[in-house]
Amino acid sequence: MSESVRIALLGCGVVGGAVARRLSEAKDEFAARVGRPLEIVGVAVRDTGKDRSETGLDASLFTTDAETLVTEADLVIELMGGMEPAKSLLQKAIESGASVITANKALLGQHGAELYELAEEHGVDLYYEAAVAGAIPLIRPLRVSLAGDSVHRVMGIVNGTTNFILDKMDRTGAQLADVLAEAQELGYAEADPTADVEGHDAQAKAAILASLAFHTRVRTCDVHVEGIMGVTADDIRAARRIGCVIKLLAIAELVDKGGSQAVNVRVHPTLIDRSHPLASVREAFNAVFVETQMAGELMFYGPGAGGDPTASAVLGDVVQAARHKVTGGRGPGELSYANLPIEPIGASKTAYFIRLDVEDKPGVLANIAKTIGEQGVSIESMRQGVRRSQDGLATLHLITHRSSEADLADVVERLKASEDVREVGSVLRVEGE
Ligand SMILES: NC(=O)C1=CN([C@@H]2O[C@H](COP(=O)(O)OP(=O)(O)OC[C@H]3O[C@@H](n4cnc5c(N)ncnc54)[C@H](O)[C@@H]3O)[C@@H](O)[C@H]2O)C=CC1
Ligand SMILES: N[C@@H](CC=O)C(=O)O
Ligand code: NA
Repeated sequence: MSESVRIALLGCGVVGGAVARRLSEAKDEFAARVGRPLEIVGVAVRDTGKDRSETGLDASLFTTDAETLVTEADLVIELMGGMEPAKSLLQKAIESGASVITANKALLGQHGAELYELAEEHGVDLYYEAAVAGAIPLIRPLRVSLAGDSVHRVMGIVNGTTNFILDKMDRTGAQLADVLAEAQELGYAEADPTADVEGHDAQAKAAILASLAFHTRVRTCDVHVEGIMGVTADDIRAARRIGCVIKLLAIAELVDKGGSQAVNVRVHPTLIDRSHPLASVREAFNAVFVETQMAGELMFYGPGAGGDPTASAVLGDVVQAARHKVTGGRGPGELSYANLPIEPIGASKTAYFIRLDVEDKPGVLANIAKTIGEQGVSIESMRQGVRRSQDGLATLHLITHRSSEADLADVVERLKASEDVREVGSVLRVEGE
């Protein structure tokens, strides 16, 4: 290998720009930490004519020829996002002997196993700390620090954009669409922000976390997902009235199936009590609880999105992979030996919050309780919200005990068919009760 560690950067947007800037600003520190200088040999962009002087890099380094660039580097950092050409470029880089660093959870959630296999075959590193929970060290703790323990649950907020939106809606009563524009301006959202609000970004992250936690290949399509598009200002107000807040949670847990184990993994808007530590996670911050057999409960908290925070995680991986290039050694490969089945969502059990508009007349509460009870679902609490004398309706807020998704779906159908019920306003899962 040459005197320096040669680095190719693919993409120079929010995160790529921050990585480029830091690599050029802190050259001496990186050289001291790695033992050799880190040299950017090229940055693949779509348009070389754009002014990128703020990165501190010479304009001659920018190229549209990513294909050639990835064959000329010891380390390739992929920050373009999307499936293609990101996947082919990473494959080509690995086949050329480069270690690769990516923040691309969408790609990893779908094709992580293929990339791991190729990296193994070519003896190079595949690092992706920035792909889940931005700056927060979470991948490395799961891959390395907790390698002697057994994880049984991972639960948390892993999408900054939706947390920013839900938090703003909760604090100001704003509409989802208005707050989304702000999250985009701040550089939190994906290039296509529907990936955030429809939960697909968190879905891919949940797949990555579940794979690492349970040594099982979990792909994005294995993760049940519900986004926040259906969460209304009314839902947020109703949650507030009962002392709760709505968060988009990613939950991956081991479940006992009568002697054998399965993985349950899902992403959905969730009601949590305001006293729960996740309730106080504001703006684009992320927080993840990891529950293990020996360490007990660990909480990881910090900035989950944004240029500089995400670049911090990318650069941690860059230094680690560069050290391996200089002194030898490799990071951990994929471990999927447990190969557990994925539990279908219909079997997963949670408590539910149901908001209903009902006829405001005697006997209705008893009828509703009976309708729900007949389905084998029991009620934890039921309280009347607003009574509206003008249309003879009252709003009811119900919380059920844990029940299966399938039973709850039947309850909702029966409530909709009941002559006492005018509308089933919202049905949200409840955690941390
Ligand atoms: N923005 C954030 O807070 C975080 C982003 N990520 C991930 O980091 C990656 C990059 O995200 P951002 O920097 O936010 O996106 P971005 O959209 O700001 O930057 C991507 C850049 O790559 C360029 N690009 C796309 N395709 C290209 C191609 N074929 N050739 C050359 N350049 C190409 C685009 O022109 C753009 O400048 C994505 O995978 C994203 O999911 C991960 C964690 C946090
Ligand atoms: N769009 C993502 C960026 C980080 O992964 C988010 O909002 O969390
Ligand atoms: Na991280």
